[in-house]
Amino acid sequence: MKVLVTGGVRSGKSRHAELLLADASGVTYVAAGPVYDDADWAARIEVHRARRPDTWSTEETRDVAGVLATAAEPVLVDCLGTWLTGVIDDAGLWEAPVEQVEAHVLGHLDALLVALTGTAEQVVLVTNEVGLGVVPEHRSARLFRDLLGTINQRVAAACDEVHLVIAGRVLRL
Ligand SMILES: Nc1nc2c(ncn2[C@@H]2O[C@H](COP(=O)(O)OP(=O)(O)OP(=O)(O)O)[C@@H](O)[C@H]2O)c(=O)[nH]1
Repeated sequence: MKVLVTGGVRSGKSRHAELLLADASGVTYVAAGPVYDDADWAARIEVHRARRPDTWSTEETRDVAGVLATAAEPVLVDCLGTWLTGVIDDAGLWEAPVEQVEAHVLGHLDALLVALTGTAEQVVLVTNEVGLGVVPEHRSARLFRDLLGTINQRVAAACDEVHLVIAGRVLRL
């Protein structure tokens, strides 16, 4: 079973994703985003780490495709939004032409989708629901939300279920 969990900031989506795998004896938790050198971010991460069972292992990596390709237990990917940020950061592409960024990101997405459809393991992926407000002033924000929308549609198409979390409530789409 493959599930995409989407929702806004602090909607409870990560917690819901974790609960979906609560019965698994071991889980590989993939923290796919950049590591920021700031105290607030460190405190957020610590909350997540403290609530994960001891039987879960953590992989801080952008290589979600690689983890899925070799997975021998259920995998939780948290989250595709920070993964996208990291993929663009790593390639230094925030100022590049849109077509170039898109081609780069979609190449990484294709690899992720091949691995996702290829694994027999249970996979839960967390993403962010963005873009419900006004068009952002900054180019990077517009780029991010456009690309994340595309990523969400494609990953959703490769999943068995999509769950939208709002205010801690779960809507199965
Ligand atoms: N590097 C790293 N990141 C982690 C780890 N555990 C969790 N994270 C990241 O923490 C982020 C989630 O942070 P939160 O601020 O709680 O998310 P939120 O959107 O406010 O809240 P929810 O809706 O509950 O998910 C995700 O991007 C995770 O990848 C870890 O062990 N290492």
